[in-house]
Amino acid sequence: MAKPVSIEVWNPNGKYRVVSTKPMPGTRWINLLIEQDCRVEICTQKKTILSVEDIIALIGDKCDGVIGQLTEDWGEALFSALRRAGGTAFSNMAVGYNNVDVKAANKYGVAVGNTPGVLTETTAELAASLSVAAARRIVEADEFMRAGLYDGWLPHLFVGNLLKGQTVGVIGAGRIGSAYARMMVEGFKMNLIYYDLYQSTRLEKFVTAYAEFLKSTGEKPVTWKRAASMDEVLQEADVISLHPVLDKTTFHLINKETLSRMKKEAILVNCSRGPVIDEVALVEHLKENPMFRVGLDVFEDEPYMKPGLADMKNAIVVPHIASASKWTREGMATLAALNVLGKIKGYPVWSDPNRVEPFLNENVRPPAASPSIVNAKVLGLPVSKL
Ligand SMILES: NC(=O)C1=CN([C@@H]2O[C@H](COP(=O)(O)OP(=O)(O)OC[C@H]3O[C@@H](n4cnc5c(N)ncnc54)[C@H](O)[C@@H]3O)[C@@H](O)[C@H]2O)C=CC1
Ligand SMILES: O=C(O)C(=O)CO
Repeated sequence: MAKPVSIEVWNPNGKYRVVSTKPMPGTRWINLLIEQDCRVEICTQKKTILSVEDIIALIGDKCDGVIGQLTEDWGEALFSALRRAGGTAFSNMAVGYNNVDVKAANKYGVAVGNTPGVLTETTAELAASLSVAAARRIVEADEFMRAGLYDGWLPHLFVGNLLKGQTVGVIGAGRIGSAYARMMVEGFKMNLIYYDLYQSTRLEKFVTAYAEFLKSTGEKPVTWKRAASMDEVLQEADVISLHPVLDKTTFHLINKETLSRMKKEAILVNCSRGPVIDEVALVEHLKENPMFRVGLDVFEDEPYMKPGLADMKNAIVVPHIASASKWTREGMATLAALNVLGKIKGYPVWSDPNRVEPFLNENVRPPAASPSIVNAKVLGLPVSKL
């Protein structure tokens, strides 16, 4: 970033200097910081992805905490710079934190926050939208219409798949994966098969109860199964949605070999992280299997797509917007700001990062705690009793 860096400053006389590498939605997050004696500096530079050097310039000589974005590379260089500037708090404005080297943060005693919970339903809704859009070929049909090609109803025009009675497969049935599964099971009466390292008892109970309800009304009940291996999901499901974290175990989970085990007419949706799919292998698979469809919100080399992907009619691509609802994005900004504020003020860490609603109620003061600090244990931070 060529200096001078363009910055918007709020509460210039505040005691603590908090930097946000991007303008974030809403104003509540700014007000909450100002009320607690923070000077808030927001980088307004017209450059979408800031480099490490850009952020080092933003941190400067004195900085108590930084709110950053998932596009930034938070590792040794940034955490050491933050520590040199006296900072001990960082929060991603995201639930995923694969862009953060938590070990480096630990080394410099910097707390790392994330924003779980507030984006669960929003992200699941986009995954559900991509599933339906792919099944019913909505984007292809829209393009056809706008191109002036529609000249009357035809029995074969844009025939797609009926979801009802088919099987939805979820890989990574955590917060978002479970919310997506519930939407597809209840909304479309799909059967569920899921794979996760842990059992999702709540999800299983939900599907069981819904099946009982359907039975009581004389309808065919839905079913659920926890798969013993990912392969079972790949082989049995008609729609597969990916929701694991990105780490070494999930990098290229979907590759040439695993793609070949899926049904030829399956739908694959990815709203997790791009590198969970080997995108080059995916493009080849889409070319060879025109009835196979994908809905992608994330890409291996964001913001770029691998060659050929944009030309595939059987791919729907959107620019990482799964959490993009107003309520969610404002909530993410609030949680990220409160993570940083909590560490600066010496507040304890909230005991359950899955229960963040008390921080999001605009009509009451948020609890005096950091909503979600992923390295709280390693840093020995106190846990809130609330
Ligand atoms: N596209 C977007 O805008 C968004 C993407 N995300 C991504 O979604 C991810 C999941 O978010 P949450 O559901 O809140 O997290 P979560 O932690 O509740 O769920 C992740 C699940 O993945 C499972 N998992 C981990 N390794 C696995 C493996 N090898 N195989 C199968 N399952 C595995 C975990 O056991 C856990 O249940 C985030 O880490 C983030 O990368 C999240 C929000 C928005
Ligand atoms: O929160 C995340 O992990 C995202 O990808 C953006 O919402």
